[in-house]
Amino acid sequence: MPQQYILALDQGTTSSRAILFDRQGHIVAQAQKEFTQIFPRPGWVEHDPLEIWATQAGVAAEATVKAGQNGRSIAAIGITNQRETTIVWHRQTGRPVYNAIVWQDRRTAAFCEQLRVDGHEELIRQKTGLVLDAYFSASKVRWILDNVPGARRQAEAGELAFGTVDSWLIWNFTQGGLHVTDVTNASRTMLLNIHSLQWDEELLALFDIPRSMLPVVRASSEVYGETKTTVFASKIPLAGIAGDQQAALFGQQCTGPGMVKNTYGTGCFMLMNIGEKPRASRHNLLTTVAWQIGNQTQYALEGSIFMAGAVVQWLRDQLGIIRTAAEVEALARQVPDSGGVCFVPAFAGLGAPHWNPHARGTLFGLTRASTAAHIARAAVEAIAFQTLDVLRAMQADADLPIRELRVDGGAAANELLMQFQADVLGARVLRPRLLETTALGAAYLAGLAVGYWGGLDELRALNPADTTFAPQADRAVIDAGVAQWHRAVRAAQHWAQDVPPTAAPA
Ligand SMILES: Nc1ncnc2c1ncn2[C@@H]1O[C@H](COP(=O)(O)OP(=O)(O)O)[C@@H](O)[C@H]1O
Ligand SMILES: O=P(O)(O)OC[C@H](O)CO
Repeated sequence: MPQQYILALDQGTTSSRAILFDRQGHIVAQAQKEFTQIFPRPGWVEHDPLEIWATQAGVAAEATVKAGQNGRSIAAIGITNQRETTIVWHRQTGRPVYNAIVWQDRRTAAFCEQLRVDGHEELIRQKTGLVLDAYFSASKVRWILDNVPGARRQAEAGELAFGTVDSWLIWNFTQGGLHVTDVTNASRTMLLNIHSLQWDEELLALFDIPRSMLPVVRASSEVYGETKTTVFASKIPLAGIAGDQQAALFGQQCTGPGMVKNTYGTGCFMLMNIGEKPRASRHNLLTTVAWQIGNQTQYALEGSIFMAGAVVQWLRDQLGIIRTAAEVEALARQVPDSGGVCFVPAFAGLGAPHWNPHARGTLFGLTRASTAAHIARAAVEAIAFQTLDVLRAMQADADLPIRELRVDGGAAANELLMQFQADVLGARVLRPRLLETTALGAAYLAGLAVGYWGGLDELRALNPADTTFAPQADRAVIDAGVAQWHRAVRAAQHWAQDVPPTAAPA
């Protein structure tokens, strides 16, 4: 049977997905399964690694069967995943020593704060491109070694393995447990030197993590190994790995410096390709590895917004003013503007570029004339305003105007949001036919490695923009709205703690 398809596995924070793509980049079949979110204490978030593996293997098989295919018709598998989430397991048994500690988990915040007080922030930023924050893997690995009985002794004896979710999946997919990761995932651990692309001895010493636990760092597009025959009867090359936001950047084909994508999901993640040099941000963005293909490495600046589509979920689940996320658009369109209502959705503090953990969600400008429609409109506008703040930081870092933003993710389906986004940015917003660019990016990386696709020129033609939103609103009106937004952001930062607004990392 000819190998007609590439299978992309997208292991996300709330669900495991598998999508089978054909040579035209069309979806042939897909399957998705949610898994358990474990909240042992306030601020702690865990996943069961075995459930991650079981759901991911399950949807891989399901998507293939739905297409009426089997493993023999799959040319390669590409893996993309929630980043930073930390798993430690026994090399001998393959059993995790503890649950996966998820990127959202804040249990190591005090430890990170202590590192800052002790003056390690600048070194970490220079070497890793990251802000000193509990978001990344290093402090989570250390927590496991310090808190799981026997773990440190076993780690020092070389008996334990650490990996982000990509490593965990590949270990389980391969006979004898291949222990690898790719540069994009490694760049989110806070242990990789993004200049040399090697694990950094000084950082390993700082976090007290034995080097023997770490996976081998590989490129994002190469054949790492092949699947054992428990999931598919035939062996399939595992040929692409990238963290989900980097995969979306590649899926959007932002392959040249200055090209930017924003993914509108639960949060928003905006990444800009900055070329082959890891330039540091001067405006509180992260510098991260975009991908490595062959010997060529590209880097990106990243701004993370914590609450985007999640605001719409809040309107649905907590306020009950809409029944589905999609209904927010019709509700918001009932009014021509927000009627002076301004919504800062800092439910979990503010991410880039403010990095203020103390800020809280705030609604300003309510009058007796305010309706659910005004609040819905202000919520949609808040997603666009937050994106503007990150984009301005990127423009300032890059020293060039951004005229085009490529968009994807569930909330990019909202036409009102996309038009308002173009108006606020004063830039064109390009939306591709297929919004599943994360999985598509993983498929591209795997397909390139096995020669399924010939090169970037071929990929560029596969998922073109099919909707362009151009700025059309009166700039003076938009500028007044932006000024009001910034007043509201300052006030939201004062609310929970009466301290000056901070630009310090959370
Ligand atoms: N039409 C819409 N308008 C605004 N937000 C939406 C719309 N449709 C979905 N969303 C939001 O998008 C998010 C889902 O997008 P998705 O890309 O699947 O996110 P994730 O991968 O983070 O789970 C949800 O938070 C949902 O509230
Ligand atoms: O799983 P997602 O889509 O919420 O993405 C999570 C990010 O990779 C976290 O850095």
